[in-house]
Amino acid sequence: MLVVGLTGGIATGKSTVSSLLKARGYPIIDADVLAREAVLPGTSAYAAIVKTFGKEILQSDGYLDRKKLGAAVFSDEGKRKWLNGIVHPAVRRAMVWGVIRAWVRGEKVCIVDVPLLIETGLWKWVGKVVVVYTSAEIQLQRLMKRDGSTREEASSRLNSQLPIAEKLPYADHVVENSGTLMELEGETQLLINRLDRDSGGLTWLLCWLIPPIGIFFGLKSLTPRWLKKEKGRFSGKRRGS
Ligand SMILES: CC(C)(COP(=O)(O)OP(=O)(O)OC[C@H]1O[C@@H](n2cnc3c(N)ncnc32)[C@H](O)[C@@H]1O)[C@@H](O)C(=O)NCCC(=O)NCCS
Ligand SMILES: Nc1ncnc2c1ncn2[C@@H]1O[C@H](COP(=O)(O)OP(=O)(O)OP(=O)(O)O)[C@@H](O)[C@H]1O
Repeated sequence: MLVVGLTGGIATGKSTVSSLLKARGYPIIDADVLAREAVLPGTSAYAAIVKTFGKEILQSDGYLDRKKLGAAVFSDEGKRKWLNGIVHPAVRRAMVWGVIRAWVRGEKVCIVDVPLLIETGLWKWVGKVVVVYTSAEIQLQRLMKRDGSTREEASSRLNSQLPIAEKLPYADHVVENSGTLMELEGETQLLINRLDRDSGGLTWLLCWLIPPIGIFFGLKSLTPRWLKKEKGRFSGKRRGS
């Protein structure tokens, strides 16, 4: 099974692309959804967050006030890193189980939609990296429009990620999304054609039926990534800001 890491920057269009892929039958594992499940009431992450931020971080129904938590962590790198340390291990575990389930079902391709694929180093663990790209200015405009946020709020979220242009060197495939939604559909079709080619004829069936062959091909495709040097360290701040 080919595991494809779908990434990009905030509001570059990952969810739009993953919805188009889902409509074409591809299984999608969405890290944002897993991150929301990881902090539901009753989880250890929820308890840790309430302990650190106090009950003021809760809505009246007991769920986390995500807007408040977002405002706190996207304006403070230390708090954001702390939250990442609490939530990311749970997301990674859930993602691994999701991939295993897709493999057991005999899927040929499994898409993992992870906004922070490059920043967290998870790009080294997927067969192909797909970056959904748009210019930083369009990204900011779409983010402000979607979330109804000010330029300052949108910039603080954007600045907590590696600049989108710096994600491009990691990409095996780029989905350009600076045009219309119709053009994005065309780009997604091109991606599907490439993924069909990448997932390699009947090899996947052999890999599925005979797991040692699957492990061999898995290691063969991942080893070059493990040996690859990081393309510049991410400091958590947009360069030049
Ligand atoms: C801070 C929180 C509560 C804000 O929630 P909110 O509903 O407003 O945003 P949502 O979760 O839908 O995320 C929207 C987008 O923000 C960006 N984003 C989210 N968390 C982070 C982060 N820690 N660092 C950088 N960008 C982030 C991603 O592009 C994501 O797609 C939430 O984002 C969170 O718990 N973040 C930590 C977990 C995380 O890193 N999630 C990203 C996927 S693993
Ligand atoms: N080509 C496009 N033209 C106009 N609007 C678009 C286009 N592509 C996406 N959008 C809009 O831009 C916003 C961001 O897109 P989307 O939610 O898919 O991004 P995302 O990368 O998944 O964001 P996040 O990182 O927050 O999950 C949405 O409101 C979406 O409808």
